Formats: sequence, structure tokens, C-alpha cells
Amino acid sequence: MTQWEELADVKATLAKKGWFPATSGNLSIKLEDSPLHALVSVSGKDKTKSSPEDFVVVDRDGKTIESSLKPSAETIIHTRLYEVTDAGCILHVHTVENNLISALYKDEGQATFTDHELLKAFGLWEENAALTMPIVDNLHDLPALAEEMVRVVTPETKAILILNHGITVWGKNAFDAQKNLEAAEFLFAYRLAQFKYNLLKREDV
Ligand SMILES: CSC[C@@H](O)[C@@H](O)C(=O)COP(=O)(O)O
Ligand SMILES: [Zn+2]
Repeated sequence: MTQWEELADVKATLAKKGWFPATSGNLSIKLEDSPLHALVSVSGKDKTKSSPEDFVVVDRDGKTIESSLKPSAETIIHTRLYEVTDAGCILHVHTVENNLISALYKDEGQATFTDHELLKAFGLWEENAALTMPIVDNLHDLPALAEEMVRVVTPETKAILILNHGITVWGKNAFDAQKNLEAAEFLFAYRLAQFKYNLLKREDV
């Protein structure tokens, strides 16, 4: 399978889940480390549809290579994260659940998840494992947003929430990134259900 096909596969899977509402979301896969080249989704497309113009190659400055297609407006987030993490694939989706979690925990600046089997999807196998996702403000200056995301990354970070906007998740390859995203969205839905059924109070977590 080519990297284009891998990324197209992930895009189709996420689209089926309804995770690209109103053309939102973007995704990329790293083609080359040095100099950085990545395949990134074209801006503003209906991501439930598939076409030969879905992705475009960009360099570290987010410039396209031999193409007039417009890469994602958030390309700079992808390129900067490739520079500072071991990501091989980066996914960004807007869901009601990830937006609610970002709003619920914005004052803490992070959301933490413990005591759940799905933490193992993130490679966290220890009994008392905790997964922390930083939450950043939804800066409309995208280079500034990318720098803020780079600033909050630690070696353990696999996902960052952008307040009332969405989540950016990565993994060492497309399979890993999709696994991390699905696990994160499950943990969000579970946390929200815990509040809904009064299994948890806001002050508890
Ligand atoms: C249509 S609202 C969403 C956009 O503003 C943006 O946040 C987004 O996720 C998609 O932008 P795109 O340029 O298509 O990659
Ligand atoms: Zn977005």
C-alpha cells in the first residue's frame, strides 16, 4: 500500500464515523524526514468524498511541491509537530465530544485519563497509568497556534486539544495515529457519560 493509499484509507474510515463535519479536519502522513516532506489534505474539501486531489505534498514551510492545490490551512501545525515529535502521521478532527472535553477542562489546561483499559492503546500498560492531553487556546493566528502546540508537547504527548475547536493526534504511522484517535474519542465519550449518569462529579476529575 502506498502512503497516499494509507492516508486515504484513514480518511475514509474517519469520514464514516462522521468525524469531518462541514469540511472540518485535516490529516497528513510524513514522506521524508530530512528535508521534511509530508502528504497533507487539501483545504476545504468534503472529506467524505474521495478524489485524486485529496492530498498534496508539502515541504517544511508548508509550500506545495509542483502543485497549485491549496494545502490545509492548518498545515503549519502538522509540519511543526513533525519537527518536534516522532509522529509519522497526524490527524485532526472536530467532534462534539472533543470540543466538550476541551471546554470542561480548559481552566486546568489539560485533561487527564486514568483507570481505563483503553489507555493501553496509547502504549500505557502500567496499572496506574495516566494519559494527559494539553489544552491550548484556539488562536486564530495559525503560526502562533502551532508554536503554542509545540510549546506544550512533552515526550509523552500524543494528542493536544484545541479549545472549542478539535483534537490533533499523532502516531508513529497511520495505523498508530488512527488507534490513538479512536482511543481518545472513546475516552472522551466515556468521561462525558460518567458525568451524564452521575458516576462522576466535576470536582472529582
Ligand atoms: C470548516 S471549519 C474548519 C477549519 O477552519 C479548520 O479548523 C479545519 O479543521 C479544516 O481546515 P482545512 O483547511 O480544510 O484543513
Ligand atoms: Zn480544525
